[in-house]
Amino acid sequence: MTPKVQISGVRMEYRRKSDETATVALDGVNLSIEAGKFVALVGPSGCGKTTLIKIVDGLIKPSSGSIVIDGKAVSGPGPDRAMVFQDASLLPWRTVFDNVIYGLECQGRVTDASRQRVSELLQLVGIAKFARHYPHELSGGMQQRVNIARALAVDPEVLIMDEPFAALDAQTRELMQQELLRIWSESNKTVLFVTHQINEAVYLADEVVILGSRPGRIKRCVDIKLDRPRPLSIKRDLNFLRYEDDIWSTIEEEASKAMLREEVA
Ligand SMILES: Nc1ncnc2c1ncn2[C@@H]1O[C@H](COP(=O)(O)OP(=O)(O)OP(=O)(O)O)[C@@H](O)[C@H]1O
Repeated sequence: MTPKVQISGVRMEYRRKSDETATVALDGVNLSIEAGKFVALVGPSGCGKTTLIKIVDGLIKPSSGSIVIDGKAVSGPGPDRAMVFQDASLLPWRTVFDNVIYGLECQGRVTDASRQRVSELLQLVGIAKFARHYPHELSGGMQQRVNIARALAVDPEVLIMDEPFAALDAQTRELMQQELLRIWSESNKTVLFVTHQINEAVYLADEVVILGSRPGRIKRCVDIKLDRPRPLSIKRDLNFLRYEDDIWSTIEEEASKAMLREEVA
């Protein structure tokens, strides 16, 4: 089967003009993601997670290698992808509805049908009652729901999420994880999700991809064979905890290697 997303030989070198030094953030990254899969990306701080998803989104170009989506090479951002960042970054002067429809406005795609679709999305993310509210009238969790609806409104094939729940309190974060799985199962998108929390990665994903320390390379891919739908109580199951421990030991090893390198340097 042709993968939805094919990442091949990606290398990313950040060059500083001031002193001519370079940081190799990623090197030799290869990954195939099947359509409809939920893939979580984890790894020690600075291993290149954000760099990799920005490359997939087309926000930055890799120094070498390629991203192919549905057989087409990525050369910049496109309507087949949408990104959700940690901060909701909603437009404060627009209502919830107007924030969600904004991407479609930018693409000149506002029609009666798309307005209807935005209303349905607000239902899907559980925020329909607040359609006429402004962002400052919403809690952090509600703002992030709007942000997810905004990303889904352009009907992307691939949803890319960079620590979308990191700024939320623990309880809201767990509820949002559960909501995201519900939305994902109803919308059938391919998801690439960056997180620092192993627990979050195991709970959400079909596959957890562990990036090793700088330069970031894929260290391991772990298939999460837990039944769906997944209630939050699954986080206390022995199998869940085994996945968490296993992934943590790989990340710990990678993080220690990175610290040693920094001490020697
Ligand atoms: N614009 C940039 N210019 C120069 N170096 C950069 C730039 N962006 C990232 N880097 C470097 O590339 C490496 C990878 O950064 P990146 O933000 O992708 O890692 P990360 O795994 O997402 O980190 P974290 O988990 O801490 O968010 C780091 O060493 C970082 O300092």
